[in-house]
Amino acid sequence: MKQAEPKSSLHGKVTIQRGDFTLETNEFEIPATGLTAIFGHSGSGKTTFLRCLAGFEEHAKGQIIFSDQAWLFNGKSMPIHKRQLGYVFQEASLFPHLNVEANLRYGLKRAHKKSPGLVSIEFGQVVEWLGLADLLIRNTTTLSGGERQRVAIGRTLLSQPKILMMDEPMASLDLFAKRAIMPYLERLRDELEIPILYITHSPEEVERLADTVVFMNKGKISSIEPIEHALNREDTPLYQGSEPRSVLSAQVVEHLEDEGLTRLQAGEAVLFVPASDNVTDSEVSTIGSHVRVVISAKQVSLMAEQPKQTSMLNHLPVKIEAIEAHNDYSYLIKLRVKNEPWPLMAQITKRSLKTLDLQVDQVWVAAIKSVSILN
Ligand SMILES: Nc1ncnc2c1ncn2[C@@H]1O[C@H](COP(=O)(O)OP(=O)(O)OP(=O)(O)O)[C@@H](O)[C@H]1O
Repeated sequence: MKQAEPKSSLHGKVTIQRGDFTLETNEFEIPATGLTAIFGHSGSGKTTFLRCLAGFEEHAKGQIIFSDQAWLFNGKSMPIHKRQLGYVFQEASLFPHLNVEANLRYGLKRAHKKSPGLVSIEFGQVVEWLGLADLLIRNTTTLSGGERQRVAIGRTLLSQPKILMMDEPMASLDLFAKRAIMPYLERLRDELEIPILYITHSPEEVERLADTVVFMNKGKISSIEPIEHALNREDTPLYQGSEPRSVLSAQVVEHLEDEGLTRLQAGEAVLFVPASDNVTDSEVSTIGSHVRVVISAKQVSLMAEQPKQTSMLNHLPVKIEAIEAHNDYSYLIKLRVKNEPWPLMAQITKRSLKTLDLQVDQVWVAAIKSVSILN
């Protein structure tokens, strides 16, 4: 009989009891590419789940398979050092007696010892991706929290893991340090060829970093979804209690310097955003780069036809896909721009719904008052 092809993913099923808390996942499958965020409230079991995956929990039961390696199978657990994973903790622990460069090279030395000739993540690359060139000769005790975390990530990467696991690496950083480290994490997501698992309870980090989201709730995995779906479904756990909005991917196409605008292309839709917010952000300023765009449902209104004269820059032909009550006075209208995979949400007053006689399948023009880039 033909053997089933090994799946290139991290998959399985895991259970563990810790005091009163039970982690019990159903069958899960996490893609072996891109960044997967593990999202859930405090106490939902994110850290316990990741620790089970890594092999830190010796009482974990079930099955964990990574690509073609059985990490946990038939009651046998593969030792952590054989799993070839990199784990970054909330607080970076660096060697205080070594400077930054020596800390980084420590990871590389270990990898060389284990499998000489199999180094695919190189010192120079890591230094560039994480912006460490100016820190190399610094003593680690003089580093800020964000710098320490960048060095810790770099050292972990240089140990040549096949998968990188990060448990809220920004948890102990203040808001400014978080903002400063974000572009480095985006760079890793884009440059690394290994999958990244990343715990967070911040919707902003999920928006900016994730390709896939694992939602956790009360010790269970409630779903695993591609980011576009997780961001746009109406009952997404990401924005419980916040304002409805649409999030979509777009490409930077042109900078209209005279007009202070940047033109973006989201599938067939063209969108203009003010350039002033973006000029310092290298990703946004690079033509061809991909950005995530957020449009608040309150910023979208409907017009019967393309306006001939308007100060609004963005208007797109749309079809009404669904109409549902949002609260006592307003409705949420789900709109579709041609065959784009993302819905555009508009929040319309009850009065407008009635006066415009809005119905499913009608074609309208969505006028968007403001569009912003998440990066
Ligand atoms: N060693 C332990 N003994 C008993 N209970 C534990 C132990 N470690 C964790 N727990 C409990 O397990 C539950 C899940 O904890 P876990 O750290 O996995 O959650 P989390 O989603 O990562 O939370 P946070 O976002 O706050 O880090 C919590 O109720 C916690 O109190």
